[in-house]
Amino acid sequence: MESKRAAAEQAVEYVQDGMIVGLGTGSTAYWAIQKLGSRVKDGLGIQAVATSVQSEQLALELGIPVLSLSDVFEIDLTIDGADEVDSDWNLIKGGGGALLREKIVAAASKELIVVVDHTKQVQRLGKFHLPVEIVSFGAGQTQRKLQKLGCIPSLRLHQNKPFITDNGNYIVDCDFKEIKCAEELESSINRIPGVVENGLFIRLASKVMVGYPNGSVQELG
Ligand SMILES: O=C[C@H](O)[C@H](O)[C@H](O)COP(=O)(O)O
Repeated sequence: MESKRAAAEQAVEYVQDGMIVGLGTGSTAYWAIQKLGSRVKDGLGIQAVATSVQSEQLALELGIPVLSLSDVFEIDLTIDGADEVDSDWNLIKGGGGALLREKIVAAASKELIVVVDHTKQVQRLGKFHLPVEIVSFGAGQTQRKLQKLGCIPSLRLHQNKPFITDNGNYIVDCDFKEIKCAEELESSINRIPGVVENGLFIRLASKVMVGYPNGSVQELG
């Protein structure tokens, strides 16, 4: 917890008055939102765009004004977590099921600061099963197409029922063991009818903050 908190809080130092800030999702982004909330209480004037219903609720509870992404031309800075980060700062995201909104928000941001603890750093992506958001119609067909790309897909469940995203879709977690060409795979997956988006974030991160248990943070970028 201390590693995640340290990384998240350091990222929040980049937030300046007047900015539109993208709020990530998950247990690391949680700390960034908390810190932003306390800076807002101290007078920081920002507006935010959230990547999930959960983060939006937290922001509102903390007094952070939240805008709809459609009402925003560009986001100045987004702070978000990741499930894996490789040496080129390519990411796997979506462990919490928020990957679609996270990718839309990241793509609308001038800067994406990724906040992780040191356990998320990997040589090659793929040990963490890649989350893919799919529509429920024909989910079995879509999973078979995913399998043909070389993975073992499994439908994510929550209390014995399919997990439903904020967008009303399913998540399939794909075990690729090791992802050799992440950029190619990202496109191949998204070409499957029924796939909405996948959790590979290629060349979207502009900085990575890596937190350690003693509270120190390594800043990459
Ligand atoms: O869907 C969830 C997001 O992509 C999270 O940012 C990611 O799963 C990392 O979460 P955490 O910070 O809780 O490890």
